[in-house]
Amino acid sequence: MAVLPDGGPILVTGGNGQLATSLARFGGARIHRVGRPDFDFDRPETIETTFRAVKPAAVINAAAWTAVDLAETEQDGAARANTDGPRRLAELCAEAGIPLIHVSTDYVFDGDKRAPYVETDPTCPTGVYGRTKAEGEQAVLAANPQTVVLRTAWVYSASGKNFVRTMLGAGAKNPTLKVVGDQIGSPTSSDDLAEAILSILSTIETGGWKPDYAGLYHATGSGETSWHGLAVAALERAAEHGQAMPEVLAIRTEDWPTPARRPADSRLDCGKLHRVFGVRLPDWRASVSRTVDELMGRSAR
Ligand SMILES: NC(=O)C1=CN([C@@H]2O[C@H](COP(=O)(O)OP(=O)(O)OC[C@H]3O[C@@H](n4cnc5c(N)ncnc54)[C@H](OP(=O)(O)O)[C@@H]3O)[C@@H](O)[C@H]2O)C=CC1
Ligand SMILES: Cc1cn([C@H]2C[C@H](O)[C@@H](COP(=O)(O)OP(=O)(O)O[C@H]3O[C@@H](C)C(=O)[C@@H](O)[C@H]3O)O2)c(=O)[nH]c1=O
Repeated sequence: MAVLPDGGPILVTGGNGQLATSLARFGGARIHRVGRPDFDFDRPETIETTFRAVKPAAVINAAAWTAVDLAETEQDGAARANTDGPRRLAELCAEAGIPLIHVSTDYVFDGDKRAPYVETDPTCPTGVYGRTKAEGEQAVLAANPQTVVLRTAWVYSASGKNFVRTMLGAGAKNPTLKVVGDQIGSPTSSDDLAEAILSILSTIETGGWKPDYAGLYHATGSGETSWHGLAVAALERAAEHGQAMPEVLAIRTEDWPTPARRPADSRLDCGKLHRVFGVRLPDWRASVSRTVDELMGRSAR
């Protein structure tokens, strides 16, 4: 596990979310989490007030509008959280001369490449969430020269709202589940992503910022599966803890209509992250098992 060197506070936004919770779990005393209502991109004055009060040595932006379907009808709110707010945060980081680690998504791509995306591929989002996140990437990179943008995907953890927990809940109540089998990607443990971010920050702080660090990186769990594969893996692990195993039917995207179109193949090539920062996230399946063990252990107590 990466240990951060001594230093000032690391401001982590989105304080009640999955990633911020994982960062607090592994990051030690320097992690300073802020969340709504105190830090709210819908009230832009709270960005600066919080920043000046905390006087951070670095910022990790883990706040975002993550409700993919709701973003289709709440475009302004999604833009404030995913583009405008992050831009202001990056401007403050630039003024202070500190690094910003900003988190983005595989949904900046349409999924039609049919091979893992690399960082130089042009973005082509299919929905408002993906579009506002893509615009957020450009905004933070333009505003602060010391910015690392990490695109991750399919994030889950033992707390918060995520697909793995939804499947375990649904599987406990229903004998049959239907889950799309024709959308593939790379599930990412929020804990694994937090450890990767802390390792990157440790490298930056120990050796000092290098201009080559600035830019986009892909950072997902290793390996790939479909949403159906992820559901089955989580439910099979839960069954080892005594939860009834439902039948899980693989369906097609058109049989699960949603307001926002999801990418069919959003695999991300994570080679650059390894080349530049020496970081590779663990295999998705092992991390899903660990998370389900944590969840089931908790519900058994
Ligand atoms: N979850 C996923 O599957 C994926 C996430 N990502 C990205 O990873 C990052 C972290 O996501 P994750 O931890 O999973 O997300 P969560 O949804 O768990 O947490 C997001 C946090 O952002 C906060 N937030 C939402 N809107 C605002 C706003 N207007 N102002 C301030 N805070 C706000 C939420 O606050 P509150 O608790 O008050 O609602 C919440 O605490 C995000 O950038 C996301 O886009 C990328 C790929 C996949
Ligand atoms: C709940 C459920 C979903 N699905 C489908 C719908 C969708 O195509 C797919 C994923 O479901 P969700 O809507 O829960 O996941 P979604 O909100 O699309 O997840 C995304 O969140 C954002 C924040 C990201 O950045 C992405 O990387 C990705 O993790 O599974 C089923 O087929 N059966 C089900 O029972």
